[in-house]
Amino acid sequence: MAENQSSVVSAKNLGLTFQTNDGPVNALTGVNLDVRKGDFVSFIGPSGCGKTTFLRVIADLEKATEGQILVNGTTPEDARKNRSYGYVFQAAALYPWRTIEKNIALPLEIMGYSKDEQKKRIDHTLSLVNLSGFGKKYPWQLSGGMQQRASIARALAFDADLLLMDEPFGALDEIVRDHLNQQLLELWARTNKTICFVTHSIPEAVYLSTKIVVMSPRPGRVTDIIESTLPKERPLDIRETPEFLAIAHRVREGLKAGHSYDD
Ligand SMILES: Nc1ncnc2c1ncn2[C@@H]1O[C@H](COP(=O)(O)OP(=O)(O)OP(=O)(O)O)[C@@H](O)[C@H]1O
Repeated sequence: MAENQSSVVSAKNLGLTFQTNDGPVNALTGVNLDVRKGDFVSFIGPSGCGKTTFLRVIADLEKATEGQILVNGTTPEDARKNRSYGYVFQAAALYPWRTIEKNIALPLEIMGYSKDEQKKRIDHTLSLVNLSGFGKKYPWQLSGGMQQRASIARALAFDADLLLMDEPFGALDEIVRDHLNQQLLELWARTNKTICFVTHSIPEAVYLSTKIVVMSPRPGRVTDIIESTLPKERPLDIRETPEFLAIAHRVREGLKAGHSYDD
């Protein structure tokens, strides 16, 4: 299908129901979404609306039970086997007994890259996340923000075009988060990656994204998809402009519409 060729992720009527001991849990239903090359897509919605589940379906860590999904025009399984994406988790998830460069090297070692190639990729990805010179440190010697940047470097080591990020900055204080948001935008602009990013924060979603996917729970579904009108170049004070506030308002309205206050 021509439509899917330029789509990095294409979901049609996607649903996922978990079978649990307490009965079926309908985590996602009727999700239709097209993520294009170079998009920065944020997924925002309350706890339990299926944001992580959707990312895990893209990554082939969960299987959809309804509908269709293509990643880089192939099944998620083939995309995973082709190393089509890097995945950044909520916590940095670095091995404490390995240095930063050894943490980045681990998946490259498993894949059989030569020592020279590993070093080249480690140096390159460390510089992309502004951590050059920190490769020999252990995770505990770095701040939380630096650890999260190291885990982004690890996800970039394969040079996959698609980066899946599950609330990577959720545990960091606001100033550090602002700084990392700026750095992530710079990295995205420089590398032309496609990014799918889960967040709970309206300002973060609006600041980062070209497209904002608003979700609601029970069962998780998409209630609004907002194409951002903000320019690609975004200084932090863009967050005070009327255009930014108007998008934030629309996200908030979408969240309110899908929210039940009885829970
Ligand atoms: N392996 C699983 N087995 C059963 N139910 C699951 C499983 N994984 C997720 N769920 C359920 O699916 C729903 C969606 O979960 P998911 O983690 O995707 O939500 P989320 O939007 O990412 O939430 P949060 O913002 O809290 O991370 C929840 O009701 C959750 O309890």
